[in-house]
Amino acid sequence: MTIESDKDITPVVAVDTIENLAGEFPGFRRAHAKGIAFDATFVPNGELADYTTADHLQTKSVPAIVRFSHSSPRPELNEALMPIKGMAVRFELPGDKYTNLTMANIPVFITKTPEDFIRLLQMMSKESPLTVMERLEVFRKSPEFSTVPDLLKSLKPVSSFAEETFHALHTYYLVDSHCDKHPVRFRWIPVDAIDEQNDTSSKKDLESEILHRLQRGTVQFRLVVQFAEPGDELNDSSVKWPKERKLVEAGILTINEMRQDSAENIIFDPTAIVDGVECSDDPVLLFRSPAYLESAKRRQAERGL
Ligand code: HEM
Repeated sequence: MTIESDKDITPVVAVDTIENLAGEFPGFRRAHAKGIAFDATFVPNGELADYTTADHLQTKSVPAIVRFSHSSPRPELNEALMPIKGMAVRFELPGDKYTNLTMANIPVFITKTPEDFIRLLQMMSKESPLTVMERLEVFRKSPEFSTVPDLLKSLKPVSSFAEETFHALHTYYLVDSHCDKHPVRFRWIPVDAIDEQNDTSSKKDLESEILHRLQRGTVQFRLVVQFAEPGDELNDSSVKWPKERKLVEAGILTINEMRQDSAENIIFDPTAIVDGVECSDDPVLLFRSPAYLESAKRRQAERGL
């Protein structure tokens, strides 16, 4: 299956493409199928209060739901072969409101547009007529896939969800009380990441590893916000901003109890925002929302929900 034109690549086609590539696993998310969820608490430190009116970025602590995941669409997987991991966080706000940050442990996204990403998946499908050498040649020659080789090279085995830095990748705008907008990118940085007593070789998977860690101590992440400067790319999450950009720590997330429901019914749509935050026009960000809804529609119907 190869689709030439951007307009043919809809969120439904995106989910079909993933199923075609990885197989169908009824009832599971079409990506990041395997994961573990926790209740959590986010304590903002007020450092962003001048930049945004958003409730969860003031000074009052808010409950949160966190789901760590492996990026594969296959619920049974060899974790070591899949070093891209996810961390999805829902901040639960007064009045049944919520907002999500749905991040991965990669510093940039693979492509600039969702259409290129789906074409890349199609190229990797067993139905693709291209040989391995021809695929490598396409990567080498196509500017739209120029990020891929470096990204693949940068991937390292993951020994704990609690030791990874996760990036939202897309730009969001913080909106202050004067309605001025500040373009930023969010990331979670682990607190006290390296646990020297932790013998990961004896844990069979990252889920047991994080549960074991929680029995012995705390697992926390700092929410860190990077501010753009004029000229920085705001709608292309395949491009990093210079590391000199201002970073502000916005608060600490503490992981609490494991959730028995595994957050199965939750859709961590990254465009779910609240007053004080706006989405950028990054086409990947905007495409994710209907793609996640399509995946959720399928998995919820299969679960009889
Ligand atoms: C065009 C690009 C993308 C497509 C088509 C896509 C597709 C999907 C789909 C279909 C799901 C399952 C949703 C559900 O059933 O609830 C999912 C989950 C997820 N994606 Fe993406 N995704 C894209 C980009 C990204 C990016 C850029 C990130 C990280 C910044 C990301 C991180 C995640 C995470 C962490 C989950 C699991 C969320 C959870 O725990 O429920 N994805 N993605």
